Amino acid sequence: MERTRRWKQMRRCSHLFPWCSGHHIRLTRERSPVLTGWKQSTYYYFISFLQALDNLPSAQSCLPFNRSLPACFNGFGRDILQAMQQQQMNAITSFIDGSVVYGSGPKVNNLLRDLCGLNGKLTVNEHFKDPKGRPYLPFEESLQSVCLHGEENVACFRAGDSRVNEGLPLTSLHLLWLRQHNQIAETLKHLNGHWNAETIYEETRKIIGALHQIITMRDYVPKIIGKEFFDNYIGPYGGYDPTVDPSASNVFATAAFRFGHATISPVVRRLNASYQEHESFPSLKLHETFFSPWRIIKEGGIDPIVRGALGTQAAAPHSNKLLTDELTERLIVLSIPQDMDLASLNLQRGRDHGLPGYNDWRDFCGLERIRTLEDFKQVVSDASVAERILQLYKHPDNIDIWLGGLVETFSPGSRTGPMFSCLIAKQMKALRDGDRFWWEADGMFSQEQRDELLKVSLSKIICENTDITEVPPDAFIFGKYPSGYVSCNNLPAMNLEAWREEKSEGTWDNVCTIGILALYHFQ
Ligand code: HEM
Repeated sequence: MERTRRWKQMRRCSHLFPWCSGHHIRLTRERSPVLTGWKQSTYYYFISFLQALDNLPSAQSCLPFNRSLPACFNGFGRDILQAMQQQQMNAITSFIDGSVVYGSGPKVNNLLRDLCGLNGKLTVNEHFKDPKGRPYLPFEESLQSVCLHGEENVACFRAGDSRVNEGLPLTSLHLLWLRQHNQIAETLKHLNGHWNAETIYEETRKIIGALHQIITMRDYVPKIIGKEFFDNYIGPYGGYDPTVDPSASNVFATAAFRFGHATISPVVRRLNASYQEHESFPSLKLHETFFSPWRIIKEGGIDPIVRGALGTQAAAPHSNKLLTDELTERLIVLSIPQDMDLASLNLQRGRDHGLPGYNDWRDFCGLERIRTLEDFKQVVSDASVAERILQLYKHPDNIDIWLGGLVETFSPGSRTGPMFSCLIAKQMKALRDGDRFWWEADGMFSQEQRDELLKVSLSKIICENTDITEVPPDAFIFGKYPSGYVSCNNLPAMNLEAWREEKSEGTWDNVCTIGILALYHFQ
C-alpha cells in the first residue's frame, strides 16, 4: 500500500523532530481515552508550524509534517500527570454558529464586515461580480498568496474560515452564505427602518447561525450517523445544559469527523442548467480545484459547481481504496511546496495528538474490543482488508483509530460505522446541549420566528443565491436529474415579517439621546 509506505517514511524521518519522539505517543496511548481524548476548555489555539524538509538531503523520501503546536505547560503543582501530557490547541470555536461566515474572533470579523456601508452587510469583492451581477467573496490582502493560476500567484478569497480556498465546492458554500447574509440584512433593514447597522448585522448573524444549526442537525447529521444512532445518542432537544462541555474533542477533529475524506470524489463536476456536462466549463480533476478561486471568477461563477455537487453522488469508500488518489497523491496543503497525502496526514495527526488506538475507542463507545482476526472480520465489510490491516499492525490494539473507524461496515442508513457514529453523535450532542445560544434555547427566537426558520433548507438557500432554478428538495439526498427535482418556486421560504419590530419608546435613538443627556447631567 502506497499509504503505508509513506507513513513508514514519516516515521523514519521523525528523528528530525527532537520533540516528536515515539516516547510521548506511547505514554499517552497507555492512558484512558476518557482522560486524553476529551478536552476541557472551549477554545484552543491550534497553530501548526512548518517543518520544511525540502532543504534536507533526505527530502525526497519524506513527507513534511507540521506538528500541532502544544499547549503551554501551566498545570504544574496541580495535576502533574495532566500537565505532563502534551495537548493541542484550536484556533477556532467549536460551536455551530456560522463562524465559517463571520470568523471566530474580532480581528477576522472586522475584516469581513462592511463597516462603512452602515447596512449590517458583509463586505464583498470590489473587483468582480458573477455573470448576473451577484457578488463574490472579498479578496485576501496578502502579498504572499497561496492561490495559484498556473505558476502565477493570484488573489485568494477571504471568509470566516481560512480553509475557504481549499476546493471549489467549499468556496461555493462560503459564497452562498455570504450572499444569504447580505440578502437577509437588506430585508431586515427594509422591515425595520429604525434599526441601526449593528442591530441589522447582529440579528442577521443570529439567523444565519440558527440556519447552520438547523441544516447541520436536522438535515445532515442523521444521514451521516443514521437515524438509530441519532435517536439513541442525540435524541430530542431538552434545553441548554450548563454542565455539558461543548468544546471539540480531540478524537472528533483528529479522527472521527475525518470520515468525510472518504466521501470525496476524484472529479469536481460542473453542470449546465439541464444538469449535463457544462459546454464551456468541463468537469475538473479534484487537484485542479485546490486553491484555485480564479476558476470561479473566470469560469462561470459558482452555479456550475453547485449543480455538480447536487447532481453527483458522494464517493463511497471502496475496501481497496479508501481515499481517492487525488487526495493521497495530489493534495495541496497551505505553504507546502510538494504534493501531499491526506491519508498519511490523518494517521500521523492521530499519533501527533497521542490519540489512543482503535480498540480503546471501541471500548469508550461500549463496543466489543477486537481481539482476533475473526472479531475484526465481523466489523469490517471486506475480510481481506481486515487481514491486511492486522498483518500490518500485528495486534488489534495497534490499529490507528482513523483507519479502524473508516473500514468498519456502515451502520444501517448511515455513512459511518458504529464507532465513528458514536463519536460523532457524542460531539454533536455536546455542541447542541452545551450551547446556550442554540436556536431552540429559551429566549432565542419567538415561536413565530422558529416556525419560519424551520422552513429553510440548503436547497432553498441555493435557489435564493444563484440562478439555479431546479434542485432536489433535500440537497443531502442525491437524485439523478430530472427525477425528484423540483422548481425552486415550490420550496418553502422563510418570511422575515416575523422579525418586524414596531419602533417604540426606548429604541436605540432614544437610548442614545438619554445617554447623552445623562452624560451632560453628571458633568
Ligand atoms: C476536497 C476535500 C477535502 C480536502 C482537500 C481536505 C483536506 C484536509 C486537510 C489537508 C486537513 C489537515 C490534515 C492534517 O494536517 O492533519 C484536513 C483536516 C480535516 N478535515 Fe478535511 N478535507 C476535505 C474534505 C473534508 C470533509 C468532507 C470533511 C468532513 C465531512 C473533512 C473533515 C476534516 C476534519 C474534521 C479535519 C480536522 C480539522 C481540524 O482539526 O481543525 N474534510 N482536511
